[in-house]
Amino acid sequence: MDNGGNGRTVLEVGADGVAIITIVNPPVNSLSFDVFRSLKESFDEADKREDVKAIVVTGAKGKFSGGFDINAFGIMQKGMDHTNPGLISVDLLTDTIEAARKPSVAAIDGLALGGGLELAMACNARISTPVAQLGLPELQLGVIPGGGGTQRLPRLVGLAKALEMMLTSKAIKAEEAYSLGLVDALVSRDKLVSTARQWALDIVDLRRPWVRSLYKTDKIESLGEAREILKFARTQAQKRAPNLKHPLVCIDVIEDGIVSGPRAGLWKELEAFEALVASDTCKSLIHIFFSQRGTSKVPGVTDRGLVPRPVKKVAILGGGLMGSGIATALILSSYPVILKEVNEKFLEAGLNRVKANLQSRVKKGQMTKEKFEKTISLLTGTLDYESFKDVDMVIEAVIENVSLKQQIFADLENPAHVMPLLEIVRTKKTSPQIVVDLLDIGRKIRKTPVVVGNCTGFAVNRMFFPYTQAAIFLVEHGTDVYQIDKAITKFGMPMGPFRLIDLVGFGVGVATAMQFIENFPERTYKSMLLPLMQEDKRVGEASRKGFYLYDDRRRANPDPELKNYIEKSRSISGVTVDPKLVKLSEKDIIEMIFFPVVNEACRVLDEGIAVKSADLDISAVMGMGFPPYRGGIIFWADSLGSKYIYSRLAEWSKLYGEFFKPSAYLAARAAKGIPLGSVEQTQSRL
Ligand SMILES: C[C@H](O)CC(=O)SCCNC(=O)CCNC(=O)[C@H](O)C(C)(C)COP(=O)(O)OP(=O)(O)OC[C@H]1O[C@@H](n2cnc3c(N)ncnc32)[C@H](O)[C@@H]1OP(=O)(O)O
Repeated sequence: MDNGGNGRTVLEVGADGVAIITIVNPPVNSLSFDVFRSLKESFDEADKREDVKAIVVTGAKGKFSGGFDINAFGIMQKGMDHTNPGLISVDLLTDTIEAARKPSVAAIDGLALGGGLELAMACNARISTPVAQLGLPELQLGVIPGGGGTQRLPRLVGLAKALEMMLTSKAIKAEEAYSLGLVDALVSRDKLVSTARQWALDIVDLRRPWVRSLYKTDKIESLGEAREILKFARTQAQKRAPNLKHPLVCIDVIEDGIVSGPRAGLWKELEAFEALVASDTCKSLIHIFFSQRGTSKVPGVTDRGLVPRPVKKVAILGGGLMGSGIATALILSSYPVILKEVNEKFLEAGLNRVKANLQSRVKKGQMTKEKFEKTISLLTGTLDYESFKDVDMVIEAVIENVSLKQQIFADLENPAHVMPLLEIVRTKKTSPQIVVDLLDIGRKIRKTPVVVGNCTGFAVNRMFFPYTQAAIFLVEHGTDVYQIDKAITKFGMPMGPFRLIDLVGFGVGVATAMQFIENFPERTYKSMLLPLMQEDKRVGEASRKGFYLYDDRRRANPDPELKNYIEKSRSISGVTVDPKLVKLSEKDIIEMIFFPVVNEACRVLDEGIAVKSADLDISAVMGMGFPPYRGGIIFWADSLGSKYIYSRLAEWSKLYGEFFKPSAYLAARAAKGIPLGSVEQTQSRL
């Protein structure tokens, strides 16, 4: 679908006078420019034909539509297709479909997302199967709905719910859609099209109302009330994502429609949509969308036609934090799991951990009691290997270095079942079949799997290590801890490096540092800051003291005593304050912290640890919390240019040493002036 083309609609007219228009564009019936053209032709034909009284729109193979073809964004950005989107929103959806002389009904199964739901809302009624998902997730792609969604959804479900759906990008189930009035009837899959046909004929015969959603007014609040709701939404949007403009644009466009009328709102929406498609945020988020799906495409592995072997039962050795987290993730995805421990005490503790993980979901209202019972019944404990006979996979999660791991796990509040990323580490000896099997399991337990090679820290921690190192380097040379955290948070990270060290605990920080010092001594910045603080039992949030002081509600407050540790650490390292680094701009802080990360990511690519740069973008977003709207670490670096990054690192390495030394990969790319993520791909050496 690279050209954004393909796809069509099929028109069939039944003896009852109902024309069925089916969208055919596998796998999700996305709305490419070709589909829109064909939809227009089908509607025009149905409108003209005397034997057609009413129209039903549906999607092939159990999916209504996954929305506008996301490939077409790239085409619009490059100006390769000159189809005016206004022709789609106004001419097609509004003036052809909604205003037609013959009524239309959407028959929805599977999903109606983005442009798919917008098309359904332009029809005069919607019939759905109970399992279908309906939503307007455009904001997660950096745009706003561009097919009338900002105008029709509030008019169908009320402003507050419409705002929630758009601003969170979350789809709702058809059952909720029905209770909101977005869907007019729920029927089983086998009755879907027949019910929609009858509904359409009932509209013709005036037995059902002929609703044009764009002009509905009963669900829209009064202007005063609407303004209050919009004001609250603006504050929330700004709080949630201060760097993003498009959620605010979405709210403005909705307001325009309420104040100046829906038709004016439609044109505003279009204008804003076209501007946002060209934005860096949209380009970055679309890169993330495709990169995330691309992680499970591994050259030489997933292109061999291998089929994942079925895994019906899994055994886990070790019920510690990692083992129990993995067990939780697996039973949550309906895999029966056997948890093995070495004695009764550890086994009980392991089983209880899994229970507690699930119970916390019940407490938060994310899981019913019945579901809890059903899920926990998939878990059994054992002390021997007897029951391993019929398992298809064994996962080893045994604690080797007990004291170290206990320390790490005591500090680390990141259990496996909540982490979204799964690194699949392969060696030369790992068969492609195993990788295919694991990719399948990863997908089934709803993780994003990334296939990487074996090295210290694998991909995520290896890339991430210089992040905290650079931060500690800056602090020892005079930059303020809290200024660094502020700049990095403003950049879009969920927290700054020092707040993060506090969260994961100094035990993890120091243990990881030792690994890196051992493996990459030439480029590890050595500092006594963490060990000194550790000596005084300041080990992060768990001890209520680290780089911050924590109150009863776990709020972090700056600590005036911190400077004593920094000074002591400086004197041990023989480092003096550098006046240039005391007053760094936010831009400089960001670059001095992230360019070493980019540099390490280049090494990871060069060594073939990751097979493509997009995998590192996803690893950074899902493993490090790098802001997705910046497209991931390499995508962001390329927006600044390899030459620029090289020149800055080269300058700092002259002043401050090897830690900043540009890698060979970066140097080569900068010399040729080519992007770090360009297709001139490093061959995996595995
Ligand atoms: C004008 C309008 O207002 C603008 C819009 O409509 S913007 C588009 C709004 N729609 C969306 O954001 C939906 C995006 N898609 C999704 O959320 C999910 O893909 C989905 C829920 C539809 C399906 O999820 P799932 O079953 O897990 O399959 P998933 O792997 O994600 O997708 C299957 C394939 O369809 C592709 N795909 C999914 N939605 C697509 C879309 N809207 N356009 C183009 N391709 C799409 C994926 O890239 C993937 O391709 P691949 O097999 O080559 O990797």
